[in-house]
Amino acid sequence: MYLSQLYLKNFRNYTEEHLKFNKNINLLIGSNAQGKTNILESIYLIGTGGSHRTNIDSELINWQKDGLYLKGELIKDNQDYQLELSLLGRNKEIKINSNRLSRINDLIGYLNIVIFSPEDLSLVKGSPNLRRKFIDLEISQISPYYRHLISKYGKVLKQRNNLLKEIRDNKAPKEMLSVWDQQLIDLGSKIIKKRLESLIKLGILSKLMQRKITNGLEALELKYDTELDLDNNSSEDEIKESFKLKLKEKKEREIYQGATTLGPHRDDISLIVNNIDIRKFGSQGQQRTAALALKLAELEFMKGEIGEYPILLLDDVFSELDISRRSYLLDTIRDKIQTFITSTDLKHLDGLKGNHKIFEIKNGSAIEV
Ligand SMILES: Nc1ncnc2c1ncn2[C@@H]1O[C@H](COP(=O)(O)OP(=O)(O)OP(=O)(O)O)[C@@H](O)[C@H]1O
Repeated sequence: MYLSQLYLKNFRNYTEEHLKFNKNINLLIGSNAQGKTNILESIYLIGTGGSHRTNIDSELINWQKDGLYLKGELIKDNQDYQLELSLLGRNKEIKINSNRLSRINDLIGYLNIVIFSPEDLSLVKGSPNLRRKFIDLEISQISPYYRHLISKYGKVLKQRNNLLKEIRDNKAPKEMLSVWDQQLIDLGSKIIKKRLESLIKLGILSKLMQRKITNGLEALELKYDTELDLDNNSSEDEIKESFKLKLKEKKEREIYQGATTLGPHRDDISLIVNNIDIRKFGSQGQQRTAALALKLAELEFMKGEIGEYPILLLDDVFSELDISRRSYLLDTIRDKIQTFITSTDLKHLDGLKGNHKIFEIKNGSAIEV
């Protein structure tokens, strides 16, 4: 799949821009704060319905205007799709081939995107939240059902936490917990099961990537890290059983803390290289290589699930990678994955060969050079 063109109106610092993209590599070159990431963000927005860097939609609208409009042309399986997104105040509307979608979720599955930004370089050493976000985003893009589960789980979690505080403050009886417990267990177990299934596939792929990047020196293993008694192959019923048991054990403590301390919102993924947990004990180089391996595995994972490579957005990561990792990355994407690369300097892209287009980004305008 690839995005052949994009029209932006009143998006961030762009007032009006029409871009025709290369099927392979598109370089967005410019100084800081000119609007390079804004282009990536607009692609992400039209693909997923949301931004990768803010939850506040109004931030995306040009400061001088009341609304924004994006139109993209997607070529997929030799078919043409016109994607449109408009945001007027808080009112978001998405159309595919002129048909308005009743739910934003219905956008999923058209334009799939993998984004790799400097934040992802901290995927391994950063907080568990980053790794949860990584796996959740990945599954959400191929499964609207998973996205629905995550959103429902978040609501149940909030309600349960409120109730725990009320019980602690003697404003509600303990018996009320059981309703929320059941929902937490049901939704949470489904989420964990989906994560385990994806992790098995992702584990095989990232192991392969890590081995290739390190010339066979490092074998990466992914393991689901949770307080529940389970392994990568546990069934949904086994997860439920363990969840129920542990939740019971923790009940008094959770009331005291006024917070739910067990469940997918607390879980993590451990990354083991040659028997060492590199989240804590890996060298910076090892951690970066593993982050790259995970991202490349994500591309292959999506290809496996949807039959086509997604679009890849590389936000300012080239300058952060050394020459060998850079050239490995370029070799991987060459001629098969449409990629958008932002950089302040073309010199980081020395190894680039083949088909590409360069856009010079300056103060909210993009000029093809
Ligand atoms: N809603 C908005 N309306 C108008 N301008 C905006 C809006 N939001 C951000 N900007 C402007 O967009 C610019 C930032 O663009 P962007 O994040 O794409 O930078 P960049 O070119 O990727 O820079 P860097 O290399 O530093 O990451 C800033 O000048 C900022 O003031």
